[in-house]
Amino acid sequence: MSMIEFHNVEKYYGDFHALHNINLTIEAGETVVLIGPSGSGKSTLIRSVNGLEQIREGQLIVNGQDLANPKTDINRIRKNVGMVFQHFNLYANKTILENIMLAPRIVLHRDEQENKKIAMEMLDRVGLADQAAKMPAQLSGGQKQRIAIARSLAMKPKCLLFDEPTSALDPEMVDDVLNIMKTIAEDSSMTSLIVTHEMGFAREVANRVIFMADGRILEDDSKDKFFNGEPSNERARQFLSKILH
Ligand SMILES: Nc1ncnc2c1ncn2[C@@H]1O[C@H](COP(=O)(O)OP(=O)(O)OP(=O)(O)O)[C@@H](O)[C@H]1O
Repeated sequence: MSMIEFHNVEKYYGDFHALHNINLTIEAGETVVLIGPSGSGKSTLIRSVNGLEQIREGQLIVNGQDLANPKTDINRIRKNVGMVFQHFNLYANKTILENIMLAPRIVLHRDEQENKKIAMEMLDRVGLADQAAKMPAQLSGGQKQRIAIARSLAMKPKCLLFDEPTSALDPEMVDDVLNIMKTIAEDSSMTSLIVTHEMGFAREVANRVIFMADGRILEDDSKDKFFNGEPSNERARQFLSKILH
């Protein structure tokens, strides 16, 4: 079973046609980077995968369930599909450890001792185990984003969605977050779908690169074909020549 399948998906915001006939299959373990100009529909596409945007035309099958079907239980999907946003949304009045333990406790009813153990493992994985007792306000933006990643990982998802996770960070914080994302991408049991403007990262880490413009997928290539070969689509070639200079 594929992790994510879009079949002829259309998305409208009122009269505005945001996604046009999206067909896309992502297998478990893949790391797929989504790029394209501003307003091309990247966020809309990625947010639809965990039901933050509703799809009512076509089929969108995530972890075996069709999100275009209103009867599908979105909470079951979200247990397996985590999301990391541009803004980290940590609870300001809870410690870092509590922030990470909250969702597994409430959603998964994970045993408290086990929950703490896993939370500490995830904090260790993002290099911030020594910050467990601190409050979010005591951390830098880059550290907060690493905590947000640890929080998503603590749910032990099959798939992680990243929507421009580094674009709100000070430049000197970006690499730390990208390095964590790289270790996640290397984990073959995890599927990652990443919207980013960090082309160096895409070039190094992606299995596949998808280029979107005007709500359409115009190119879906292996990383090597996209960056080293010639994308077949003219707009993708233009985009590439702009960003690589
Ligand atoms: N809630 C909404 N209501 C109406 N239009 C929307 C809504 N969200 C997005 N759009 C429009 O849909 C189009 C695609 O937006 P989206 O945020 O998916 O693009 P994007 O490729 O992620 O852009 P960026 O790189 O700037 O984040 C844009 O024209 C945007 O204005």
